[in-house]
Amino acid sequence: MKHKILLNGVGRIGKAILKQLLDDENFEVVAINEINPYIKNIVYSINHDSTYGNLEDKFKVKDENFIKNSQNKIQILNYKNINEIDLKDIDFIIDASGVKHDIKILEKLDVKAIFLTHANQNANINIILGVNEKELNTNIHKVISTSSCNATALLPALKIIDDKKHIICGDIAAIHPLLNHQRVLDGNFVGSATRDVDYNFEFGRSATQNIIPNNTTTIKACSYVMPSINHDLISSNSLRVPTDTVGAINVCLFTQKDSYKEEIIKIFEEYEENQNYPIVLNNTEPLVSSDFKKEKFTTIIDHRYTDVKNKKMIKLLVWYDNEWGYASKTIEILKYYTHKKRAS
Ligand SMILES: NC(=O)c1ccc[n+]([C@@H]2O[C@H](COP(=O)([O-])OP(=O)(O)OC[C@H]3O[C@@H](n4cnc5c(N)ncnc54)[C@H](O)[C@@H]3O)[C@@H](O)[C@H]2O)c1
Repeated sequence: MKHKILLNGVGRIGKAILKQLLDDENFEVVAINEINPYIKNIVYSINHDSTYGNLEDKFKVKDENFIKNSQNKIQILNYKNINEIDLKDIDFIIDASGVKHDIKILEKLDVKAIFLTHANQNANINIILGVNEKELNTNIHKVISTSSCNATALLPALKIIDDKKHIICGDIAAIHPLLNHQRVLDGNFVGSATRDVDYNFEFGRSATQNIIPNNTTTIKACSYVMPSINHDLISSNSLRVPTDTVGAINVCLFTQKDSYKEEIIKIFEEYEENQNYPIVLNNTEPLVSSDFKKEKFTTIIDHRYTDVKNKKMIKLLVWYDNEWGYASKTIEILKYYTHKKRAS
């Protein structure tokens, strides 16, 4: 029997998760809850995607509230609040709506676990593979955040360096593709529960015409997973750029111990050879952002730019697909949960 999943929100991340689970042996999305009330539009946006292309096995609307292709039948629900949904046949919820839920309400839902696709300090645990997955306790952790795309890409690299060299301080700049909450052309600022109003003014500016500087919650998200990596240690900003997917993070770290460029490259090469999950990928080819589209490795270290100055300053460039790659990590964490539950 496959584990049954309710997907809450089928936007950019929800669709990437859905598509990666369509032919999974152990998990099936049996229901989607969306505030979009137009089932035909939901089907259309699953079938056709400007970033990842058309779905081969297309869905059609079936029996009013269901969508169906040759292998999958999914119920479409239209509730504003997740706690109004009848969950009797659901094992897990993946929440990709971006809604800031009351965690106490989520804890009471009649499912085994709820996975949030955003960093959340109030979740029972925030998990990034390669950093803290061993801390997952399936007996006590029910509301599980799979952190943010940037933190998922960055923190494994920071941990690798910190374990060997001890980070004293540093700075990161996240070069991030545009997102659905931005404006196509200049308009009113876009509200956000996580950013001060002043910082949102820039998000009212045209996403296609600008490089938009902004605060980033990347380091805060890292601190929920690994408290020693925080804003006292590392400064940060983001630059939103007019590309569809694939981000890059420019990283500069000062360390207690001395390093050499070749040594840093070797540390990452050894990690890639010995890892349990697709996390670190080392690149030396002359690639550009779109070459990393659909890549499941989410900490891609571009050694064309790896460098060490005065033995104390390490520079890294990290690539990641913020949609497909991140979504694949949410699924890996869900799978890790079920393996751990079975073993306990
Ligand atoms: N896009 C990225 O690069 C990225 C990467 C990692 C994590 N995230 C996080 O994933 C979440 C979703 O981001 P996204 O980019 O997919 O956004 P999106 O706007 O593309 O999708 C959100 C979807 O949720 C639906 N929705 C909104 N409120 C809802 C509700 N109350 N109930 C059910 N559905 C609802 C919307 O209609 C929309 O289809 C956010 O928390 C975001 O921070 C996004």
